Amino acid sequence: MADDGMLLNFELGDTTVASQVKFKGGRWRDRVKAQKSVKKWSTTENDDDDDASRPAKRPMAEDAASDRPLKIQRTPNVSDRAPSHAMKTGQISSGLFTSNPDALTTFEEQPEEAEPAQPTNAPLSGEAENFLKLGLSRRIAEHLASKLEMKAPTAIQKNTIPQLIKEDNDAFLQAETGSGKTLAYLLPIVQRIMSLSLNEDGTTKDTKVHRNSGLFAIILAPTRELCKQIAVVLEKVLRCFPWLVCTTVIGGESKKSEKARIRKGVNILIATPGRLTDHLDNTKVLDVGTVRWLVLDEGDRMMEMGFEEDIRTIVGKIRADKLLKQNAEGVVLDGILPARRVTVLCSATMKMDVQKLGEISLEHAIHITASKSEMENDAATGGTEAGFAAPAQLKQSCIIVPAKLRLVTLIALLKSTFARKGSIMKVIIFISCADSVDFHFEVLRNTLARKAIDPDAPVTKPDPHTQTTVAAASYVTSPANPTVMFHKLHGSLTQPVRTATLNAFTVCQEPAVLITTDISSRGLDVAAVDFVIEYDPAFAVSDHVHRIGRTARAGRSGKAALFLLPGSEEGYTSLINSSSQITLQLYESTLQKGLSSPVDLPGAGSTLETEKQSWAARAEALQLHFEQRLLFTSGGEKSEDAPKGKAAKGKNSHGGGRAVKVVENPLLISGRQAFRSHIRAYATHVREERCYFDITQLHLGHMAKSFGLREAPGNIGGGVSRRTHRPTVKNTRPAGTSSHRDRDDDDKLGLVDEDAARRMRAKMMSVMNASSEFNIG
Ligand SMILES: Nc1ncnc2c1ncn2[C@@H]1O[C@H](COP(=O)(O)OP(=O)(O)OP(=O)(O)O)[C@@H](O)[C@H]1O
Repeated sequence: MADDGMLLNFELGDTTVASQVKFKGGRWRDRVKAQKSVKKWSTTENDDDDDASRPAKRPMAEDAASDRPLKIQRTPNVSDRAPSHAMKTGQISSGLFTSNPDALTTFEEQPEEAEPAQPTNAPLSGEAENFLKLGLSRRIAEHLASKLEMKAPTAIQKNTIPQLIKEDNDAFLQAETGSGKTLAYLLPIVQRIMSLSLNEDGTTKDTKVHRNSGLFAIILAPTRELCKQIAVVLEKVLRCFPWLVCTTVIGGESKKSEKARIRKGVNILIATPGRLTDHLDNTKVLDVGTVRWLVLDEGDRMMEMGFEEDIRTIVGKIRADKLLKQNAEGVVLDGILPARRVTVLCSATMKMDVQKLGEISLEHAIHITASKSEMENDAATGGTEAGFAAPAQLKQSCIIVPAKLRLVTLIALLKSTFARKGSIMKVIIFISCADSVDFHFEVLRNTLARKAIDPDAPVTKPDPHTQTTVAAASYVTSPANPTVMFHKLHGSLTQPVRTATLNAFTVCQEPAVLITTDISSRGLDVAAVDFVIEYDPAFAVSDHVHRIGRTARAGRSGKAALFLLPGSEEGYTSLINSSSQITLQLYESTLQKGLSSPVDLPGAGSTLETEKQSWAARAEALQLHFEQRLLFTSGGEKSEDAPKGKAAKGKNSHGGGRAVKVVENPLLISGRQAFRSHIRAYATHVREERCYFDITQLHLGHMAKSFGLREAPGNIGGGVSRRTHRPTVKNTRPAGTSSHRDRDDDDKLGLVDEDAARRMRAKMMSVMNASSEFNIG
C-alpha cells in the first residue's frame, strides 16, 4: 500500500448501504440479478480484506467465475507476453470485486423511452428566420446558405448580429456550447469591414479595402487549436470577400513567419494572448491604430490559464494607441466602422473570472444571451458558475465506479459503444493529466497492429507527426467495428503534432477516439462527436459544461458519461445543472453490456478467454491481463533473476549475493508516472468542490489498480502529502449552494478580487432584472 505517509487509505467505515441500493431501469432480470448479488456480497463480505496475500474473493455478480484462477488463452501464433496463470507470476493480485465501497445513491427508475428533449442550440426553424433580416448583406447571406449550408441563424446569432452591426457598445455574449457564438461575433465584424468597399446603393466602390488597408479586429482565444479553428471559420466566410485577409499568431509557431505575414498585411488577427503581447512589444509593423474590435473568446479560460497580465497589457496598449479616423489610404473609417474601440467577451459559462475580465476590458457592456429565460435562470442561480447548463438534447449519465474497476469499466463502455456499426463514430475521453493520457493511449492501442493485422499490407510511410499519437485500438473493437482508431492530444506535444493529430481525428473515416486533457475542452468543434466520456471529472463544474459541450452541437444529438467514485464524489451530481434528466447507473450494467462478448487482445484474431464466459470473469481476466502486461518486459519475458514479487525495478538488484540486471518495462514506468500525476491533479479540484473530490478519501491502492499497478507507487509529492485532514463538509450540500466565500487566494483559478466581483455581480443582477444590460465600469 501507499508508503508515503499519507492518511489516504481509510475505509468509509460502516457506511455499507448495499441493502439500500435499489436497482431500477434496464431489464427486470438484470435488476434482480444485481440486487441478489449485492445482497449475497454484503452478507458474505467482511470489509477488511485489502490484504493482498489472501486469495481473491468471489466476484460480486451471481454468475461470476469461481475461485479457480483465471486463464487467458491466446491463439498460438501471437507472441505471448505473460503466462496464463496468475499465481505463476509470483505476484498476487487482489480481487476486482472485493472491498469496494458501496454507492450511496439510491437508484431511481428512469423512464425507458424518455421523449428526446428539443435541441436548445439549433438554428431557428421559423420560415421568417434568415440572415438577411439581421442586417447582413445579401452576398453574405447567400454565401452562408450555399457554401456553409447555414440558412437560418441560431438564437444567439439572432440577438447578437443586429446589435453589433448597428451599435458600438461593448458586449458580453453568453450562450450554450455549440450555439454558434463564433459566427455571432464574426459576421457583424466582416459585414462592417466589407461595407467600407460598398457604395450606399450596394455597388462595389472603385477602391476596395484590401489586406494593406489596416488591421481592424483582433480575436484572442486561449488555445492554439481554438485560434486555428476560428481562423478556418473566418476564412470560409471571407471566401466571398477574397480581398480581405485574416491570419493567426499563436505560440509554438515560427515568430519570423508570423512577422512576415503581418508585414504583408492583415485585416483580422487571431491570436493567443502571450504571443500577441510578444508581437505588440517586438513587431514594429503591427499597428493597432485602426483596430476597432477586440474579441475575447473563452475569456474565463484565458483568465484561468493565467493570461490576466497579458490581457491587461493588450487592452492597455490598444486603448492607448490613438484611434485613427481614416486609414493610411485615406479611407474614412468612422460612420461605417464603430466610432470607438469595441470589446466583445464570449463564453458559455460565467465565472468570477469572466466578471473580473469584464472589469478589465468592458465599458458599459450589453449582456447578450440566447433567450430571456436564460437570463432569468442566471439571475435565479445568482450568476454562479453552474448557472448555464448543457444543451437540453445532450443526454448525460453518471456511472458510479469503484476505483479498482475503472479501467475495465472504461473498456466495457467503449466496447458496447462500438458494438453496432455506424451508431457512434467519434468519442472524446477526458483524462486529468498528460501523463495519464499517454499511459491510457499506450495501454489501449494495439501494439501489434502493424505487423499482426495485415502482414502483407504494403508498408506506407507513417506520418512523422502522428506516428506516436494515432494508433489502431485493441480491446474495444467488435465484429461490427474491427478497426477503431485512438488519438491522443495534450499540451506537452509539439504544435505540429497537436495540429496533425486533431486533423487526423477530425477526418478519420473509421470510428475514432480522442484521449485528451482539458486542452480540448474549450471551443473545439469537431463534427460527429457523438459521445464524451469524462473518465476523470473536470476540475471545476463549469469545465464539465464545456467538456460535454463538444457533443450535441448546433442542434445535433449527443451523449456524455461521467465516471464518479462511490462515496463523496456522488454528491457532485448535485452541482451539475442539467435541463434534462441525468441518468445514474452502477458499473455492473456497463460491464455486463460491454463484456457480454469476448474482448479482442492486441494482435490478429486473439481474444481474451476465461473458463467461465461471464462478464465478471472477463472483467477479472482483463484486469489480470493488464497487470501482467505491466509486469513483463516488452519482449514478453519476466527476468528469471528478478526477485519474487518485484518484477521490474529498473535498476541493478541484489538477489542471493549476485547482481542481476532487471529490465524495466516502459509501460510500468508510464503507469507509475500516470498514477502519480493523476493523484497530484486530483488535489487541484477547485476548493469549493473539494468536499466531493476529497483526496483524503482516495484509496490509493485501489486507484493504482486502475493503472494496472498492484501497489501504489510512493513519491507522489506535489504537496499532496500535506493534505491529510478529514473533510469538514459532507456530500450533503444541496444543489446550487456552492459558495465562493471559502475560496482561497491561492486557488488554481487565480486570485479573485472578491470585493470587486461582488460589487459587479450586485450591479449586474439589479440591472439585468430590468433591462438585460449591465455597466461594468
Ligand atoms: N446558423 C447556423 N446554422 C447551422 N449551423 C451553425 C450555425 N451557426 C453555427 N453553426 C455550427 O454550429 C457549430 C458550433 O458553433 P460554434 O463553434 O461557434 O459554437 P460555440 O457557441 O462557440 O460553442 P463553444 O461554446 O463550445 O465554443 C459549428 O459547427 C458551426 O458550424
